[in-house]
Amino acid sequence: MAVYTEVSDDALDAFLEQYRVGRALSCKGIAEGVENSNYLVQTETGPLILTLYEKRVDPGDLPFFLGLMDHLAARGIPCPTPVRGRDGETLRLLAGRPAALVSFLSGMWPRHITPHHCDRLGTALARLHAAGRDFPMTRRNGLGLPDWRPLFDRCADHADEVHPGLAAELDRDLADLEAGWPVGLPTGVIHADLFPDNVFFLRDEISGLIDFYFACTDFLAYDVAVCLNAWCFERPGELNVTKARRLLDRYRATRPVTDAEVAALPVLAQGAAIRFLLTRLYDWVNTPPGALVKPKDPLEYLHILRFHRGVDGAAAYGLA
Ligand SMILES: Nc1ncnc2c1ncn2[C@@H]1O[C@H](COP(=O)(O)OP(=O)(O)OP(=O)(O)O)[C@@H](O)[C@H]1O
Ligand SMILES: N[C@@H](CCO)C(=O)O
Repeated sequence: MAVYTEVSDDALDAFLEQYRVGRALSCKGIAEGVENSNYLVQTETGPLILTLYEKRVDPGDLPFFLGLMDHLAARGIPCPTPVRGRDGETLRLLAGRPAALVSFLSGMWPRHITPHHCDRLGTALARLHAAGRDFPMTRRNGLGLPDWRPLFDRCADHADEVHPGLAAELDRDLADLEAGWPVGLPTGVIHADLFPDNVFFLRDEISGLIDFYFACTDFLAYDVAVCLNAWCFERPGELNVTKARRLLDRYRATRPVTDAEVAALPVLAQGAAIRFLLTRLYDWVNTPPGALVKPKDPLEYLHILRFHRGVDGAAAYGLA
């Protein structure tokens, strides 16, 4: 479920009046997603997605997210295009929440990942990074290295209830990452959450990249590491090297990476694993039993974290 804020017919009609999209023919809440309220609105001019931004999104970040989607879409990235109102604005209030209309993208996210998907993802990610190069705004990664320890501190007391010894294990990993995090790698706009459920495919080709609400300015190779973890592992913590090689090779064919980026890949992937482990752990220990949104399993990422800890160099990911 992800409809936290209900929208009345009258409120929707008044909202759509501010755009040139015609009237609503239907409006259905979308069950997928956990962060924001999403509706599929059929209008007289076609389908649109209506998003009401909920509490975890800082309204101050919305101009960055919407501006970025606008920028990328204009450069041919298949991402949602924010719809401008009659006043030229993309962001307004609905039912007391910041809200925006964006274009509807066709396709389905892949439930079973194949090397072919990783191949297409590698190209799409590199294109996204290239298209973001001249985006003028920046946003600090709110879930980057300096944010991990404070997040850990907020759930450390319950970590061992999830897995015996987890608190000590994470404490050691954080110390290693704090000591060994790379500096000076190529930086730019990254998606930062490009999991399979944020990538739509249609007839085996990518038709949509969605959910830019963690996008920020950080190491480009960190985004690659996030994808490596999210697309190339088969539980528990087993890397499919063919998938990794296809992802990395296709990425490098579009954006050549530096030797420093290749060398940093194990530590970036370890960091990317702990980032998702920590947000999942936080949600796990803070979600009441019986809540409508089921928290994701933090231990999936513990296995991935352990894999990278044991890695000697980027050859483990199939890089020649
Ligand atoms: N532009 C779009 N076109 C088509 N469908 C969309 C679009 N944006 C969102 N959706 C649908 O809404 C669902 C939820 O969207 P999204 O992943 O952005 O939700 P969220 O709650 O913001 O994020 P999260 O995945 O972080 O929980 C998607 O899985 C997809 O089905
Ligand atoms: N992609 C995230 C959740 C949404 O941000 C995860 O799998 O933990």
